[in-house]
Amino acid sequence: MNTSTTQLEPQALQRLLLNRFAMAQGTYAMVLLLLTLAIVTGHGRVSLDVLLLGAIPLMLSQLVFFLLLRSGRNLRLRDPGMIEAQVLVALFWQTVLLGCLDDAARSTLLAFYVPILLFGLFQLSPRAFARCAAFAFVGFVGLEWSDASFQLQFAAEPPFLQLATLSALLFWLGLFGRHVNAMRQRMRQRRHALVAHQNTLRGMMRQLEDQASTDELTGLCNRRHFLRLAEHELTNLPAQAQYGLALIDLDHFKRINDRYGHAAGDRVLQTFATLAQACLREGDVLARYGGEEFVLLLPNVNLDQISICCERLREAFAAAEPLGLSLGGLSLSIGMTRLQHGDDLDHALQRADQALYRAKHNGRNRCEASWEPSDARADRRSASS
Ligand SMILES: Nc1nc2c(ncn2[C@@H]2O[C@H](COP(=O)(O)OP(=O)(O)OP(=O)(O)O)[C@@H](O)[C@H]2O)c(=O)[nH]1
Repeated sequence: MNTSTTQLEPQALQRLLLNRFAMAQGTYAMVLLLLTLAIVTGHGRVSLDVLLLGAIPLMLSQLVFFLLLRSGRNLRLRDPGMIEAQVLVALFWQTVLLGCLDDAARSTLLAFYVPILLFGLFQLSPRAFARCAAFAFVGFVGLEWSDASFQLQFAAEPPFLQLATLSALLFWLGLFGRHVNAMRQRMRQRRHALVAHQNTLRGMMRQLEDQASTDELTGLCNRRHFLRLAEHELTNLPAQAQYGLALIDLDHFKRINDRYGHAAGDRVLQTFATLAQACLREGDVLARYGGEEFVLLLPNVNLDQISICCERLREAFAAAEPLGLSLGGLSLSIGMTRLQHGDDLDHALQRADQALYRAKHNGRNRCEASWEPSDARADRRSASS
């Protein structure tokens, strides 16, 4: 079966098959017209009435194909295009119709074996094509033989030239078909190689994107990615919606590094990232903002929920015991604010930073909030006094 057609969606495939069927009907119409012309010009061995009568079973055979295509029953077949069947039926009618002509017209219309076989050349397997070519040849020999047997054709010579021409045509078509098939095979291999290449590149791109947006140590998204994401969320924030924004800073982190070493500090950062993610909902975004500072975006929350969530993080970290380390007294400070429609991200981050500063100033291990711009202004005033 032809793989290029079977890869299509059923609807697209049916459209293609119906178009192809319409093309075949055009070819039938052309042959019938030429036949009429041959009969009218005195090359027929039957009258026009017989030809018209003979066209009825021909049309009925095409109706069967049409109904199969229209009803979609062809899709249940191994070859939904019914190409081999259509080619064999067309070859049969071509031979029958040639039987209605005298020698001269027959030689001319012999050429119509070519478009019929070409119809299958690009779609059929080499074996199926060889079957069709053999059917055409045997059919034509049978026609000539029955003519000779029933002495309908009073040719002085057996139709060597016609048979030789037909053999040459079929042989050439066979060779051409093999060539086309080999080319298609090569193109298919190249396409597969290209697709494989494309997939590798896509994978690498994804990896690069991940690397560019992820913090290597904690696996959280990094500052750049967070800011892009938060900016996007803020731009699309509906008028009534409210997001929570929090800056989280681990307390006295320098001491941990100094006392237990940088590797221990790293492990504490990783521990925080893991436990914080376990405390958050699916849509919440936690990112490493830099050093021992993290940033949190909480979609669709009220002020109480922001506070509760941040308290939960604070308590969870206070109870944490990073694997293999007995540090004791881990704590963090959090500055919270909210994001509303029309807010500016930089201003919101400044508010959260002011609140964080207050949390540090008031003794650490606590959550403080600057919900409104006025809170942040008050924070700045008290910081400078
Ligand atoms: N282990 C480790 N340490 C880091 C990393 N990034 C930054 N640090 C350290 O984090 C420490 C931050 O120290 P400070 O800014 O003084 O803050 P702090 O000691 O936590 O004090 P407060 O924030 O005021 O409580 C510095 O010693 C940095 O070297 C990291 O990736 N791994």
